Amino acid sequence: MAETDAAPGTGRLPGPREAPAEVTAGAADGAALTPLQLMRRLASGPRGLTEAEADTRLARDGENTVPAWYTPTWPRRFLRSLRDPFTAVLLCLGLVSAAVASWGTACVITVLVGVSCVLRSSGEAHAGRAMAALREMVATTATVQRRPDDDAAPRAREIPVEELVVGDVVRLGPGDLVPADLRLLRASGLTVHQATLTGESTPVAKYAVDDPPDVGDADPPHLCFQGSSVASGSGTGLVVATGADTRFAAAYRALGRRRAETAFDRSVHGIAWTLIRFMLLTPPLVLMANAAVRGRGLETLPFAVAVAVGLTPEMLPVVVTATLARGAARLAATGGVIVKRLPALHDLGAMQVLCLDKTGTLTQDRPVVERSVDARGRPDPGVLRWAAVGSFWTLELAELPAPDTLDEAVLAAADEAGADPLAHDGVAALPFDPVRRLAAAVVRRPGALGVHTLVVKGAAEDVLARCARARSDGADTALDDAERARLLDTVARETDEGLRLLAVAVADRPARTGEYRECDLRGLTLLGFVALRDALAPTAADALGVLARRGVRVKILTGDHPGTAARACRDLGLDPGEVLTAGALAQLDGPALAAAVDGATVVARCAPADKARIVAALRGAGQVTGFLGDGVNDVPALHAADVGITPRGAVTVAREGADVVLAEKDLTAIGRAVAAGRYSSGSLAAYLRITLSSNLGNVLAMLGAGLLLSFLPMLPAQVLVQNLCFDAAQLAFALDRPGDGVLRGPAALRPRAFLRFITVFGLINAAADVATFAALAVALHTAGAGGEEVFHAAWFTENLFTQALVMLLLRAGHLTVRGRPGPVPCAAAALAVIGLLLPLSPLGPALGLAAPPPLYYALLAAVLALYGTALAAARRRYLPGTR
Ligand SMILES: Nc1ncnc2c1ncn2[C@@H]1O[C@H](COP(=O)(O)OP(=O)(O)OP(=O)(O)O)[C@@H](O)[C@H]1O
Repeated sequence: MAETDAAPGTGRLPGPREAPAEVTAGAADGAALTPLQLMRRLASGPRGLTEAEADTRLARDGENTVPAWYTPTWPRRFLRSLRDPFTAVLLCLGLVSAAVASWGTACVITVLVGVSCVLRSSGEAHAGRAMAALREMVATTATVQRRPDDDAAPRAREIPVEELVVGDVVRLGPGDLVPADLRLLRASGLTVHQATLTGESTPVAKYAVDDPPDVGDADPPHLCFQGSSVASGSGTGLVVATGADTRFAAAYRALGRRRAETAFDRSVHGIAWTLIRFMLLTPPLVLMANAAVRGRGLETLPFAVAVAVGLTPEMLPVVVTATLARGAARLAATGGVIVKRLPALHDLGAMQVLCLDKTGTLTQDRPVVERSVDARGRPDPGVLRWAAVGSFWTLELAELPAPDTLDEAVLAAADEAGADPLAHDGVAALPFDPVRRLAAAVVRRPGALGVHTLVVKGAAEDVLARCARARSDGADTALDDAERARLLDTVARETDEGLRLLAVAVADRPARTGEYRECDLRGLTLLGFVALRDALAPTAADALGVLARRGVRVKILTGDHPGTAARACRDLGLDPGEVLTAGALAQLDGPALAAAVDGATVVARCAPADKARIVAALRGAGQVTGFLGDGVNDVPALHAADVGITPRGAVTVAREGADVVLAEKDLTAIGRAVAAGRYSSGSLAAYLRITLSSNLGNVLAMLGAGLLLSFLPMLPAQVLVQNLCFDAAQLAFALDRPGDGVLRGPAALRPRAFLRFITVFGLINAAADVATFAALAVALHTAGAGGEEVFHAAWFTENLFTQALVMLLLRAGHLTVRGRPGPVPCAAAALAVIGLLLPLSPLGPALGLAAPPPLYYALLAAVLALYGTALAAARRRYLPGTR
């Protein structure tokens, strides 16, 4: 039998050993086959592939790379940097210059564009490599069933998702990412989120079928697609497409992946777009003003273009990428925090509200059973025994890749008490689901022929709502509303002690062969409660203290009982205030929901969608919101937040969806991450403040001088060379570290506040320029010298000096690093030296510059002293306490 070769690197379904070469298919092509036909076609079986066969297929088909991980090639990266809006505007200005045959301006603009694109794409390549290395530390794995050789029994083991091949048998559990396109062979209560593919926000049920229904290409229930994630239940599936052949890859290629706008987009992009509008307006304004006042025509165009270029912070993308990449690398090395998406570092610094789940974040998620009691509150080991039967068979029949900690705790306690869940036979299971908040197993009791017993355990409210009776001392009594309320009060009292309570109920049903569903879980008999204690995380209290000092408000959004959550808060020194429940907020949305949770610290009994709704409402109300969680129930909220944070041990889908991964499950790492974010944002803010205010000042002065003088205040080439010097100096901000003042509060870069700031400082800068003109007039008059070249040189020198002063005075923090001058003071000094020497050097005449008289330098020193004093005063008013 000849084996069909698939195209290398595609991961397409290989043809069947006995099938002709053209029988290759993606997930949908095999959808109409029965599982057996499909397995035969894929030369696989229910026991999975052998390791050797899997290696052969991997070498032939290539890796199963998820589209989001593709690294762009150099040319693609370069082209992408050309698409940057600043670059696009510069290119347009270059074209305009070329059209009016202003070749000098066009050449300088081309150099500017080339340099910024090379710097940006190499910066991105560097950041991309660093990010890939960081991502590797949190590599995504899949549980695959393979055999060492043909005769050996299959073994389940974790492998990197990239190593999956067509024909592999994969196990899925809650929180797993579907690692490739799969055909389900078995499933138990399986539901998947496939919003990335279909946009549907609620989980969709998936199950195995022998005879596939004819649903066309829509959404076959027996296929799970890469990019979706398991919301609840478990399953086993056969890989039918990997890598570029998955449906996700096709959708990704067609649409690209768009994420909701985050705080970074709102601030940095907001500022960038405002500037671009200014830049586009500048040339026509200059032309019109010169035509109206001086009667000049199109000959002013190169000057107008140069003024617009002068306003452009071309290095913005380069400085942003380099600053964030440096901050992220340092945070990974020293803070144990991996930033997977660079802008998330800015968002960490800007975070105003951090929403947390409770279990595993404030607590250790190592619950221990403290007692088990009957419905009357009397000790009853029988309740624990039934809970253990439920836990054992749910885990066993659902083939969950990772057991639940509550189930493990119940099994450990029952084992210690000598209970044996294996005395019962398991029939079916409905695994735990954070929306239902309960789990169920169906078992056969020893000696009870023709009877199936349903064992249900879960949150007290949800189990009690399904109970018709309560058992005490072997006798069943009807459960009315008053008794239910009494039981819930008892539960609330127990949770006040910090305990987590699981209600346990059973029901006998006539044995049947059909599937069990959620609707079967009614008319149960409550047996009692198992109380568990989950110790607090040792570092949580300190970490919450640090966050409070840094001005980050913390909110707990938990699936747990309000009492347990409130007690945990109190024990950690956090005032829980009025504890809300998600049920009470169900009718609220948007601003009303944000207002309701604004004053609260705890919202309990949250389903996954509630957590996401609350996070989205806070964001919608203008709060930069982070979310930290590690469970399946946290995934929608991780996506909804400006910055999603998860510990490294979190379920796969949480780790994959998060922007920031904590190497250890330690809340103190958040404090370090927030600090790193604020240092990076501080550097960016300083860069923007300085660049934009001096650019604006120069442009205003140039416009005014252009109208007052009979000649151009600066030649286009001079404007551009000066701009090149500024750009090079400003790269120093990527290496800078601002002072600790930035740690005091959230550091969002708000476009409006920025524009106000740069207008004030731009005007001060323009005033310094006007003072320089006056000084120059005095100097020239005294020296009896004159000429355009001298004017240009004098202004060139002044501009570089004022820029150097602004860099020193509008930046926060120490000027030295370990006793040596920091990068920004060095760059400022270099600017001053160039400003002083270039007009005097042989390059001066080539650029149309001639040395000003010595008196000018003395007067310039006085202007600079006044300028420095004005800057320092304005700084005290607009940047209080930043030193
Ligand atoms: N394996 C399980 N079997 C039965 N019931 C469970 C199981 N795990 C959790 N529960 C119940 O469901 C409730 C909600 O669980 P969920 O996992 O949504 O949140 P949580 O772990 O309590 O809190 P957090 O949202 O802070 O992580 C729990 O308080 C518990 O009562």
